[in-house]
Amino acid sequence: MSRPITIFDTTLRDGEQSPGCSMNLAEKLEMAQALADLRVDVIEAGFPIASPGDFESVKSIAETVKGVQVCGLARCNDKDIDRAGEAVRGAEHPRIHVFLATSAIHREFKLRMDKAEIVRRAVEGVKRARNLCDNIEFSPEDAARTELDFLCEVVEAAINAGATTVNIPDTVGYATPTHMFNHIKTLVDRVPNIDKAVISMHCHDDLGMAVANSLAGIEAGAGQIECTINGIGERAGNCSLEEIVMALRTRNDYYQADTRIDTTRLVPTSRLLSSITGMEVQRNKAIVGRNAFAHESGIHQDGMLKEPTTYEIMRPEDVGFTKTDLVLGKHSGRAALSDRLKALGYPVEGDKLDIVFEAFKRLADKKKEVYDSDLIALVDKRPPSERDWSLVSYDVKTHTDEPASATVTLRRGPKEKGEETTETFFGGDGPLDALFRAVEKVAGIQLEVTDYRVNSVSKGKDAQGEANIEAISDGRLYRGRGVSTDTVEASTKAFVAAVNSAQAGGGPPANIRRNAV
Ligand SMILES: CC(=O)SCCNC(=O)CCNC(=O)[C@H](O)C(C)(C)COP(=O)(O)OP(=O)(O)OC[C@H]1O[C@@H](n2cnc3c(N)ncnc32)[C@H](O)[C@@H]1OP(=O)(O)O
Ligand SMILES: CC(C)C(=O)C(=O)O
Repeated sequence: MSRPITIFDTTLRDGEQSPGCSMNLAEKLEMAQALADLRVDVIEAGFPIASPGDFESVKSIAETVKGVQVCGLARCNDKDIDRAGEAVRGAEHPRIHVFLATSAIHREFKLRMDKAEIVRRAVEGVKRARNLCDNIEFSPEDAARTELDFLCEVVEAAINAGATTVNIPDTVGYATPTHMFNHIKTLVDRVPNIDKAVISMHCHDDLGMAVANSLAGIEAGAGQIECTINGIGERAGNCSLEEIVMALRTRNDYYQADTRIDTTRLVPTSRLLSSITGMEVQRNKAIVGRNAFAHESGIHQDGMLKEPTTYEIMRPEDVGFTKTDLVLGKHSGRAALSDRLKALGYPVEGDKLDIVFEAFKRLADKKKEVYDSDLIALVDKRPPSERDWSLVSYDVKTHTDEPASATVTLRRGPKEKGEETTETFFGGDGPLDALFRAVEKVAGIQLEVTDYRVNSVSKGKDAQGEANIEAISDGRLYRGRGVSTDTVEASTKAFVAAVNSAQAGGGPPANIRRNAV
């Protein structure tokens, strides 16, 4: 018999605190729906008091994403709690998450409160939240560094005040598995009303132990795990959802605990997040990395051919990798394309299928073999809005020891109705600089590129290149992504996408990237 473990996904809150991972409203809604389809139990959609944009995203997710609990974060003060309550009110299953740090370091230097004040504020906060909603989570922030006697006192008081979940964060990723096991076991053994609440783990990965520490908490009796897709989050990140879920599923013999997650959606959800944030996972990342199921050496390949379980503890198809990667060619039709996309976790129909089909045919003319990764790159593209620019054509000239020049034609709006504009820029510092400057001339905007990366999205000499650009405009950070078999074209498309985001406005302040290049 497996004990059910609640998966509390905080990709849109703690994950978004990852430098370079801010998302706009449309992206958050898309991600929230993907998380609901993945069957997470709780989505922490944001920190409503942080900004009007955060409030709007939590509210929109609460109102539109169904079949899942939607949670908003609040500090222990009236304004934060009321704002969080207002944001999640429209949800099918709302939750408010109130936090207050309890460790000596945070009490003394950050909050400047003594122990009695902390307990009083925690109780008041939970009670206020409980008046707005029945489902209340309380987190003693930096619990892993909090004296155990005091932690027990706060947790008991929070449960008496109405907390239904008590989350035990290792805020700074300081704990080890034994440390975390002892913390949770102490709460289970010493807090008299602990059975009135679910104990939750929230582990950070500063020492690379977030997943191990979360598992140790489960062994000691925790019933909820807070985690994020691809392990994104503040600093080194949070417990990775795909890793903890597959650890519980694969080692069910040991933990006898499991989640509701549809594991076949792990890879598509991971890819969706990467495409939204521009932050790729490393190739050797457990579960979702491109090499996670690749067997290179002869002895391993021999074993795999004889019996896959010799070297594989999970089946790639169980986490959403497809068995056959080579799929379609230029003679394939809509039915095969739509069938393949559905198997990859992208049910595309109607007008959107027509758009993707047209792009697929264009790609199949250029590329002999169209892989799953090529298809995913095609559907990840968002359809242009009325005000968006798109690249129609470009011409670039470059010679050794001579400045480059480029001419671009962009169209504003949809293909049938949009107006085209052409501009030329002479004197670029290389072909891409010339192209980007020409795009700026057309769009009437200037961007400072702070990060630029190109990588291949599929296999072979004719693989598609994916370019990702981060750029600053007016003190705010914007991203753009472009895909093509030609890397110059992919880069220009990525720059045009960044221009579109910048013209839409509302990017995060550029200075939040403390380690920016
Ligand atoms: C561990 C975590 O991940 S917690 C979540 C962290 N996430 C974020 O901070 C992202 C969003 N944050 C923000 O947008 C801003 O920090 C805001 C809007 C929340 C607050 O902004 P400001 O009012 O300018 O405060 P600022 O960020 O400078 O400082 C935080 C204040 O909250 C207080 N505080 C921190 N945690 C808590 C808490 N749990 N309960 C009550 N007060 C708290 C601090 O002591 C400090 O108060 P002080 O100004 O009286 O010293
Ligand atoms: C708000 C809390 C749960 C948090 O993010 C942390 O302590 O890391």
